[in-house]
Amino acid sequence: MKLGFIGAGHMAQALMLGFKRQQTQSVTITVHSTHQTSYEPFAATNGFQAAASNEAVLAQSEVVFLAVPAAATVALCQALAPVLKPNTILVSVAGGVSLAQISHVVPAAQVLRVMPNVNVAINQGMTALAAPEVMTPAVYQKVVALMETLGATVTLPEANFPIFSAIAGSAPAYADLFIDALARAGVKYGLTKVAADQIAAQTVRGSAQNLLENQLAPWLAIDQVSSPGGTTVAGLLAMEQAGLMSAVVAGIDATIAKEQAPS
Ligand SMILES: NC(=O)C1=CN([C@@H]2O[C@H](COP(=O)(O)OP(=O)(O)OC[C@H]3O[C@@H](n4cnc5c(N)ncnc54)[C@H](OP(=O)(O)O)[C@@H]3O)[C@@H](O)[C@H]2O)C=CC1
Ligand SMILES: O=C(O)[C@@H]1CCC=N1
Repeated sequence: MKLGFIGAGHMAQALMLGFKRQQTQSVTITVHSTHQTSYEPFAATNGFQAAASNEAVLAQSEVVFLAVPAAATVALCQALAPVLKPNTILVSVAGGVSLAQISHVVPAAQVLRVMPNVNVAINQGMTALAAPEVMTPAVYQKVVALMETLGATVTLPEANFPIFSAIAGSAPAYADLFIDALARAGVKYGLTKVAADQIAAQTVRGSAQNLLENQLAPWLAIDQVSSPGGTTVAGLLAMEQAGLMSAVVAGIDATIAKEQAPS
């Protein structure tokens, strides 16, 4: 499948690297962004095609990912409208930009909205998809199958995108913050940062895999670690006293509020 990317920033690069890494579908990739220095070396290093313009990406692709800043997405679609082919599928990754806002400026286009996270780069992503009711199931399934090559997917109503964006789109940063906090505690007690980062990351990876493989609720797994009268429950209670769960929920509240009222 011929994939195009408009934008070559963090999200676009994660998607492109994920598509290169997966081995389920045969894809070619064409990319363009504002600055040649952003997209050309990246394309050359990875065997992708660098296009001279956004319009050239459109001309060469069946599925085009719009991976520019959210605030620039509608203006980009407006600029592309005159050169859009009716069979091109546009896939917007922009947080907080609705299908209605995009369809308003490209009414004839086939547009989907997806919310991936950066873990798509290693085919361990979590991606939500939404499509307008008018989209044919065949077109929708084509994009679902494409995104499934990059990890897990879920179809959600657009109304749920802000919460999904917070607990999946942004959450790699929040999970990394927790890993960093564990590692810094390790450094406090004398481990090197390199060793502590590795130990904390592997521990969190194992915990996530345990929940997923055994379909365990986190609280059940917590109970399995907490020996009666032991060290873990002492740590858990101290974390709760310091407000860990409330702090996480406050962070998610702020994430959603920012998406719904961008400055
Ligand atoms: N980062 C993430 O984890 C996630 C991001 N998203 C969404 O992805 C989108 C991009 O975010 P992110 O990658 O973090 O941002 P970046 O700032 O890293 O990347 C933005 C990219 O857009 C390019 N760009 C800006 N305007 C244009 C234009 N008019 N035409 C072509 N290219 C343009 C920039 O070009 P250049 O580099 O040449 O300056 C840059 O490559 C946002 O809409 C965001 O909501 C969604 C889910 C997760
Ligand atoms: O920080 C952001 O706005 C984007 C959306 C989800 C993850 N990154």
